[in-house]
Amino acid sequence: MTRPIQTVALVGNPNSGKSALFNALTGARQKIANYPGVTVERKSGRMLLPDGEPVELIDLPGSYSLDPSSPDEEVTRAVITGQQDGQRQPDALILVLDANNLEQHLVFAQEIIALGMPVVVALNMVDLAKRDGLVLDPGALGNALGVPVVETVAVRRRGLSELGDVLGQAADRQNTAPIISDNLDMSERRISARAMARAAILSETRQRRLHRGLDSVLLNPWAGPVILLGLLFVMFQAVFAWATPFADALDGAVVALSGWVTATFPENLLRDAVTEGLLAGVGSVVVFLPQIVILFLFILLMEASGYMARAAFLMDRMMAFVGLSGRSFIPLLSSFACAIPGIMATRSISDPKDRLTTILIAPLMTCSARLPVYAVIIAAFIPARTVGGGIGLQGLVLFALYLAGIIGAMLVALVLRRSVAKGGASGFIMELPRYQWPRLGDILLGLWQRAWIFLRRAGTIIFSVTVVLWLLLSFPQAGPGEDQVDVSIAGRIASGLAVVVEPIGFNRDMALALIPAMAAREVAVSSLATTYAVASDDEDETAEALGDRLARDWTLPMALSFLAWFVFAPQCLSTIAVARRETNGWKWPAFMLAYLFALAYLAAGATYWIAVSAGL
Ligand SMILES: Nc1nc2c(ncn2[C@@H]2O[C@H](COP(=O)(O)OP(=O)(O)OP(=O)(O)O)[C@@H](O)[C@H]2O)c(=O)[nH]1
Ligand SMILES: [Mg+2]
Repeated sequence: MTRPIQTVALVGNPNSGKSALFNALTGARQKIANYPGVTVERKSGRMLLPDGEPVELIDLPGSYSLDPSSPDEEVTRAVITGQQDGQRQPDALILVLDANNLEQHLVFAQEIIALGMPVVVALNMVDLAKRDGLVLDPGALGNALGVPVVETVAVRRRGLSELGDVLGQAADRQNTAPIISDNLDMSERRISARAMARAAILSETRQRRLHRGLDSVLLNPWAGPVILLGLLFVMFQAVFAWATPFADALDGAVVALSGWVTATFPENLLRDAVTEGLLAGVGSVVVFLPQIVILFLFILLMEASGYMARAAFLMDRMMAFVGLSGRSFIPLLSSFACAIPGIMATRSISDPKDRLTTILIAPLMTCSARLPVYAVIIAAFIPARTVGGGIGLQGLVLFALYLAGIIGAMLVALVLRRSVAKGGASGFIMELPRYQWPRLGDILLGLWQRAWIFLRRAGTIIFSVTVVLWLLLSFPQAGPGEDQVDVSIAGRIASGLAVVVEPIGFNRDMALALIPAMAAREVAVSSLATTYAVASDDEDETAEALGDRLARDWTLPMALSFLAWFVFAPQCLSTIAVARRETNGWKWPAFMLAYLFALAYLAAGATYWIAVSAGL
């Protein structure tokens, strides 16, 4: 017994063109846009079959599977299975597939066809496929799926009458069993989707093949993460290997300038302010410009080429493991430049607990302001030699420091998601952008912007904090036989603080660097440089490069402990202020400060004592 078709629903992955087809078939004006998730509720309209019979057509939100992970997917499932209150189950389905993403869309398609309802496939966007040199065989696809396949171009109203024809005949197939089995699991469906897509694709251009091949390697669950890790590894090697000649040259220039100022101008307070505050202090930070530029060169290249979105895709699983969604990836990634834009970017996370967790761990991502601190200590204490066949030891240590921050963040997230921000992971699927060659102009512009941000910070906040510190270090002036730093205001404050940080291996000079570093991370470097310049007895020592001075005065365990501190210690005050604004109160920023200080203290202490007992 066949009954006439009265209700038909449009189903398919997001962004496949369902609403565009709905509009074309019914004359409605549903919103369509080129991103997934435009339609979020059921909409119905009237269309006419070729024999003049009217049917009700339902436009549904896009879905990736019948196992819904969001409220809009829930709607789709309820309508298709006839569980929606007061609504009939549709008699037939129009399954809309994007011809350009066949393999991806065939996964959900199999689930729909296996339901056993009459299905007609609209192979949509064939215009774009043709433009990109993709030749498809709708007949082969129809055979593989066991349902009729019609090529359509929804936005040009092409293929609509053929679609109407096969829909009119769909009633005859109401009782035929589907040829697709309904007891496949997700990965089995993926495998057969790939086989079906291969069989339906007659030819494609070299470029499309190349891009697909790239994805199958870069997104491979085993090879993908290894390649990502390798890429990051190369990046940190380059930060040292490529930057060293430039950094040395800048360093030499600052030392020469300082020598010239000392030789040219009479000894007075202003000259000291210039040599000890401006040149030794701010200069010690500016020399890290090459490192910053190289770091961002890599980041910009990964973003522009389309790789960064794939990295997010790879990270999704790891994020899910600690109870975060892949949506946190972009905010966390932005935090590598600076936690402030990172915390602001969490606004795109809908789940409040998810968002809170992301805000709380954002400061553990190594912001670019910490790079000068890491770099100065590494350059002074880690020999510039290679280990294990050509791997630069300095780059390796830098890589480890970044990794320590990431692992720390994941562990903290794991704890938070089980305690104060309880909740489960939510699903995340994102459309991957196409690969492309980065444009040189864009990259240069991006580098210039990052360099300018860095230099502006050096000229404003780092400069002012260093000058204030220099004043506090220079007054009151020491009498004969007294040490200038000992008698200075800053020195006295630092001596008080040193009692607290002595157990983790810090000396007074290191303690002194911690307070101004709360204004901006880089100030840790400039304040050390200024402290040593003020403390030095003669002019040669004032102009001495900071690294040489550190290597002379600190032990290796002290240096490692200092590094560990900066991996975990709370970031600058502006970060705390932004966290307050975004969480509407002091409660969470206070929590953030407390847990980060505790973590930093423990990590630095553990590092120090392990290093000491290992005899380093
Ligand atoms: N070139 C071309 N573009 C199309 C075609 N069909 C749809 N589009 C475009 O594809 C985009 C997505 O179309 P929608 O109709 O919003 O897709 P949807 O399946 O309803 O998406 P969701 O509501 O998010 O599930 C829009 O920008 C359309 O203009 C087509 O056949 N050819
Ligand atoms: Mg839609």
